[in-house]
Amino acid sequence: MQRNIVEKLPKVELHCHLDGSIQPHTLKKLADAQGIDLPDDPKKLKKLLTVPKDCQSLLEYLTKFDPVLPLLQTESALEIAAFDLIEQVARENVRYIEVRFAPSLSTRKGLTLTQVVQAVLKGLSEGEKQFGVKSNALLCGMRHHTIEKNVAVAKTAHDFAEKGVAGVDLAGDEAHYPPELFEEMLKKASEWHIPITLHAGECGCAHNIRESIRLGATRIGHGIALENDPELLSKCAKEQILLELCPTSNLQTKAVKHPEDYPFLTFLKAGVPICINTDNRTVSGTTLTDEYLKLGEWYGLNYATLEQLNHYAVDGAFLLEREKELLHRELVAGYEPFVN
Ligand SMILES: O=c1[nH]cnc2c1ncn2[C@@H]1O[C@H](CO)[C@@H](O)[C@H]1O
Ligand SMILES: [Zn+2]
Repeated sequence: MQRNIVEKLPKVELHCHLDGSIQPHTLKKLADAQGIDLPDDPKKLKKLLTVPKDCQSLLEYLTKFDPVLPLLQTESALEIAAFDLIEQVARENVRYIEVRFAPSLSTRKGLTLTQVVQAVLKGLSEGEKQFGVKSNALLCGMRHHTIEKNVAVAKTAHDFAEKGVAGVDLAGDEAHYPPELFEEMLKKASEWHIPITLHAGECGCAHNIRESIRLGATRIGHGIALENDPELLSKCAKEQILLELCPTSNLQTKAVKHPEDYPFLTFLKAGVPICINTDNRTVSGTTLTDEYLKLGEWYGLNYATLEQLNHYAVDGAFLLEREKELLHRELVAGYEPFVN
């Protein structure tokens, strides 16, 4: 596969964190405007914001959000951040993206959850106007937050249903906060008919994937540990539970040790729908094009398989059927010259 072709192909991305995906120079501007210190030197800035090659764990990975969150405490900063992400993904012809973030991490200076969400949606919609990239937001509860806080996030998703928020998620430290702890929040989300995707199986535990599905998730973020549980693997194939894979991030957090151990082909052969994502463009130092090319290199992936993965993404997207139909058609037209 060739970079210039891969870059231009239409793409769908379902697992991308806003706070982990803002361009360093945009973060620097936000910092300057707010009188917050960030390095001037682009190399030093990148080092601060991107995980090192020898990152050992998810918890180490998550420390890279520490310098970002203080910058995302005003409506204008959130709007700029959301617009910045759409500007980036437009460059690689992402046609639809679900942008996730934790609104409760942007309330340090007094913004309400509603204000946070409104500001992000404004940036997304400006991005759509300018670059023609359709998007929806997903609201993340944080695993280390109280149940009340996370229920409030689900309630906010409910308030913004069909107004730009398409679903909820749980992010953060999976190993210490398994899905069972969030039963109350997820029950509420289900009662309110909010689509659910959950980070699970990023820390070696297939049980968390099983529990996440039991609690209402129709998609799983990462899901790497599914490879250790053949019975659950068949269940996911049968129920078409979409796995949102993020190869670079999975190697960085040590969810997978080596590219040759990546369960990509295992999932594909088992008939489990999978799609490819960046997770965090800045923290992981990647783009969707980079992720596709890596898979091409590791597994000899071709354009036809890329198209298939994008159709899977559309099938699992939190969209209306007629919106999905349009995206499927765009994919067929875009890949047509490169398949067969
Ligand atoms: O791969 C991941 N696994 C778990 N949590 C994550 C991952 N990437 C980002 N976040 C967490 O999600 C929050 C909201 O976007 C981020 O602040 C980060 O703490
Ligand atoms: Zn994630």
